[in-house]
Amino acid sequence: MAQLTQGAAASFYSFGNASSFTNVPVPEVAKSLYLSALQQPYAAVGITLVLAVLLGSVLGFGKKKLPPGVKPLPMHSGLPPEPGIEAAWYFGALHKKYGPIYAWKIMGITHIWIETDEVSRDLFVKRQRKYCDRNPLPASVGIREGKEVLPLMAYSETWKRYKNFMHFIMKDASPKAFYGWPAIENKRTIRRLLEAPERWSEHMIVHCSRTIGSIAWGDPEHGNKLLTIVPELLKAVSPAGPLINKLTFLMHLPAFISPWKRSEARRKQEMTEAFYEALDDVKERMKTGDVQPCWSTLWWDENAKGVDAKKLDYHEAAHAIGSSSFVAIATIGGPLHAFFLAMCHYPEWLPKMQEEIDRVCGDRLPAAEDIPNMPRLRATTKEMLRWRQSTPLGVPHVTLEDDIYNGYYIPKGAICHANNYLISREPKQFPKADQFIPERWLDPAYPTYKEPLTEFPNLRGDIAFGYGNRGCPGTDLTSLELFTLFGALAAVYDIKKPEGTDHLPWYEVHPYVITMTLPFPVDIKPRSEKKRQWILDNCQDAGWTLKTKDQVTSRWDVLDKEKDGSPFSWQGVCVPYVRPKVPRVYPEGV
Ligand code: HEM
Repeated sequence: MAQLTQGAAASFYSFGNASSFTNVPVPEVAKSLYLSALQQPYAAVGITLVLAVLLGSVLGFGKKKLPPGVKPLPMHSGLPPEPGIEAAWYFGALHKKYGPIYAWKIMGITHIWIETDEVSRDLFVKRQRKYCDRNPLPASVGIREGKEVLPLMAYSETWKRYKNFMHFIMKDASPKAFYGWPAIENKRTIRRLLEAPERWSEHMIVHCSRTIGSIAWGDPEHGNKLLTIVPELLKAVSPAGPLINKLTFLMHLPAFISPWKRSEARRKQEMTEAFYEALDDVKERMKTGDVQPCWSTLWWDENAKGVDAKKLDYHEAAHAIGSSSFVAIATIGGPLHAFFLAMCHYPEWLPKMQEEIDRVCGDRLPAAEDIPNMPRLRATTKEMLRWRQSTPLGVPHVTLEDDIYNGYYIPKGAICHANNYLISREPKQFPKADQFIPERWLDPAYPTYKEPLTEFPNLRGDIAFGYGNRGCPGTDLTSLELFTLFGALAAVYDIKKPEGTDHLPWYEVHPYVITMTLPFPVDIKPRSEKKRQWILDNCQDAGWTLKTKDQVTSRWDVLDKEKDGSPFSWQGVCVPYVRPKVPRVYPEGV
């Protein structure tokens, strides 16, 4: 995720017993696929080889003898749990039995689970050169070796050049408040909320896509391309996605009988066309002088300073910009959705934010220059990322060579997961970790308090963004986008649980690897008649993105009503929360 980067977290299911997943009659599916595939000679040879390798690894052929004094990690054996946040809870609970680091070997692949920030830093930061590869993804076969998706790329010279380019364009944009685009989109978003408050979840997603579309290509309409591409990719890299993510041996089927390979090829083609079109459009607008500042101009501009920009060819630049942009929707969408949940559960916090906003900003919306003067607003963003992580399982780091840590053997090729959910709840660091308490960053009574409050809290080095050389380059953008949009929302709206509601969701997120609170009914009203008028006077252009059927002119236009006429759910990613008939029981500490 980002964390489509997180997508890689999917991989820990990859070698599991699929029967542990609901609605999947695995043995029958597997048997019939195997039998029909056997009628194809190449497939028969391929599948037989794969099964032989799997059998060998299950029976333990090729086990390595450890050097003297080196011991194997505590080893868990068991089937994969449900995907999504449940997996973070399941693997998290096992640390009580095994300690801060343990292994789980399934079908020949070693997964390593890490419980603490300290161990994560020891491995992913201090030994980052050994721990910086990514793993293959069954439904997105080839994505690791490809040149298209930066967050999921193998460690390579190409990855290094892409990452340098990413740092270069971020460094240009960050001091310029991302060319002013978040501020423009904040106004449009609060106007849309005034007109259709019940569609708040859609407004948050659309906000993220328009903002990053503008930053990347100087036009919010390009965000539509990302809205179209992301859901399919997010599902493809999630265990809860296509069947092949559970029956991973199917990734060895040849393309002509693999529906997944065909659909991956189509998805890749569509993504490439989107990124080429957007980059070409910037070039055309540059010719006529009709272009706003954005990342793409940095690459096209012959005179732009920063040699790194020129190290990428056209295909590479299109994908470095595109694939770094699409992660900004689901990841930032996570804390934006959690904001509405927190305001309903903790109604005492909003007036405190509003007091600070009124005092510092008066009648205008919070802006980048207010950051040092608004610790409560910064604490809100910091705590939101901790309370409901966008990527609860982080993004796996794969080892490039064998290693020994505290006397334990860690093999080359192990898929290492820092459990971000758990790390964000380390009891000594975060008392009452299950609660949303922004004061923990502002009150010296809490261990997380740090001075000066003009600087702390901030998101630099926050564990939400991962570790080491694979760490997220999107921290500054996330920080500015959340600070200013949370600020804009609190400046003009009262946001609370609807009158008469006796139930709210607590930890309900969709099952994909970048998680997001499911939308639920929220009462959103202007704080006063004066505020309502202020929105009408100052936020006139709502910039609606979704189109009705007769407005559609491009293949990227996103329909206001999805195919079956139902409201926007972002292709099933933002499906509304439904109250369960039997109250849900959460594990301890959730
Ligand atoms: C709430 C917001 C975000 C969160 C929680 C987040 C989290 C993460 C995490 C956990 C990783 C993996 C780090 C690791 O492997 O240790 C990552 C990688 C990445 N993120 Fe973010 N991210 C966010 C926003 C963004 C934004 C706004 C962008 C760009 C516009 C971005 C671009 C990337 C890229 C390109 C990578 C891949 C880095 C690599 O593989 O070397 N992220 N992010």
